Order: sequence, then structure tokens, then C-alpha cells
Amino acid sequence: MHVHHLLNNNSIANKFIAQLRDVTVQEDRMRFRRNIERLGEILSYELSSKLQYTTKEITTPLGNSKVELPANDIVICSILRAGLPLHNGILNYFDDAENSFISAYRHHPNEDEEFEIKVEYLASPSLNDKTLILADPMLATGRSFVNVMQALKQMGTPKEIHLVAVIGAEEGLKLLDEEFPQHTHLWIAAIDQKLDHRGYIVPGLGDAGDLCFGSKKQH
Ligand SMILES: O=P(O)(O)OC[C@H]1O[C@H](OP(=O)(O)OP(=O)(O)O)[C@H](O)[C@@H]1O
Ligand SMILES: O=c1cc[nH]c(=O)[nH]1
Ligand SMILES: [Mg+2]
Repeated sequence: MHVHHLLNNNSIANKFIAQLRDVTVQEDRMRFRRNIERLGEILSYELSSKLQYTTKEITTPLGNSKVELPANDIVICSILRAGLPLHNGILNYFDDAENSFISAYRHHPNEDEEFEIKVEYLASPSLNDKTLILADPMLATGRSFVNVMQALKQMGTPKEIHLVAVIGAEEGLKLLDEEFPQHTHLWIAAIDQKLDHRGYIVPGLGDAGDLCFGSKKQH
């Protein structure tokens, strides 16, 4: 897997990450969602450097101009819930892409810290020969990305896969490296060292889904 780590170079993205992590700024849910969306836009811009381009001639009012335009058939797939604002950011740039939605959540069958990932909802076009952009802001254990990719197999085989995340833990990156095809790209803003006993990224930012949309009742 090719890892592209945005915070390796300083940019305005540092500020958006800082605000996402900051407990006082997190009280503003609209800003939290918008910062995830902004990072989706930035990561899309970065990702666009790896697309295939074809030459097109454009007519301006004063003449003709040759431009190189992306030629990929893109499908953006985001993992509900926290993937929604990231999806919007990516779609803002790849505005003519097709779209998939899939759900994944942590189900705790007992009172303890063990959990399984439940994938229940899937709406997707065919992925055969497409450029799949799979988006989820949090990459903790990596099990959501892996289980979701397993469920997406019934929709066909993409030509290439780009994973987009905002904050990841080393452990999650390692699992993706083992489970995804070698040519997969991971576009990620920040990489943190560890997970806590509940599988939360430390320092991370907390529960991204709850911070976007409010807490949910366990069932
Ligand atoms: O790498 P993993 O260990 O699988 O953890 C990451 C997953 O956890 C979060 O979802 P969550 O289950 O909290 O669902 P939500 O988006 O509905 O809050 C997050 O949005 C990822 O999907
Ligand atoms: O740190 C984490 C881990 C999983 N899901 C989140 O939202 N945050
Ligand atoms: Mg959550």
C-alpha cells in the first residue's frame, strides 16, 4: 500500500486537524463537519495527482486551449455515519463521480470491550473497472475498512482503490497494508501512535460520528 501522509508537509490542513482535535472547538458540530469536509477536499486534490489524464481541446471566447482532464470513472464510497461529511468534501471536487454508501458500526455483544463490526446497508453502482475512493475519517483498528471492502466485492472489482481517512493509528495502517491489494493508495491527514483499550485512537479526536451528528443509543 502506498501511504500519502498529508501532515508530512506543513499546510493550512494543520489548522483544520487542530480544530478537529480541540475539545473546545468540537462543541461546534457544524465546524467539526465542515473541517472534515475541507480535509476531504484537500485529500481529493492530492489524490487527483495519481489519476489518469487525457487531452481535451476547450474553446474559449478567444481561441482554443488544450487541457489535461481526469479520465477515471470514479465511485466515491463512504462509510456511514462519520463518512458523510468526508464524502461531501470529496464529491465537491469529483462532482461527476458515482456514489456508494455503506454502513459499518461497532456492535458490543457483551458488556466488555470486545466488539464486532456490523455491515448492514449497501447502495452502490457496479465497481467493475472503476476507480474506487473509499472514505472514512477514522482508521482505528482498520476493521471497518477491511469488512466494508469485503462486502463491496459483490459489486465488482475496481481497477484501482484509493482509501481516504483523516486520522489513523499505526495498527490500522498495518492491517490495511496486509489486507488491501499492493497498489492501493491511502490518503491520510494525520497518523497517531496508538489505540486505547476501547479501540479509540490516542490522542485522536474522540468519536467522529458522535461529534458530527450527536450520540447514539447502543442496541
Ligand atoms: O478502524 P475501526 O476500528 O473499524 O474504527 C473506525 C470506525 O469507527 C467509527 O465508526 P463507528 O463505529 O463509531 O460508527 P459511527 O460512524 O456511526 O459513529 C469510524 O467512523 C470508523 O468507521
Ligand atoms: O478513535 C476513534 C476510533 C473509532 N471511531 C472513532 O470515531 N474514533
Ligand atoms: Mg462512532
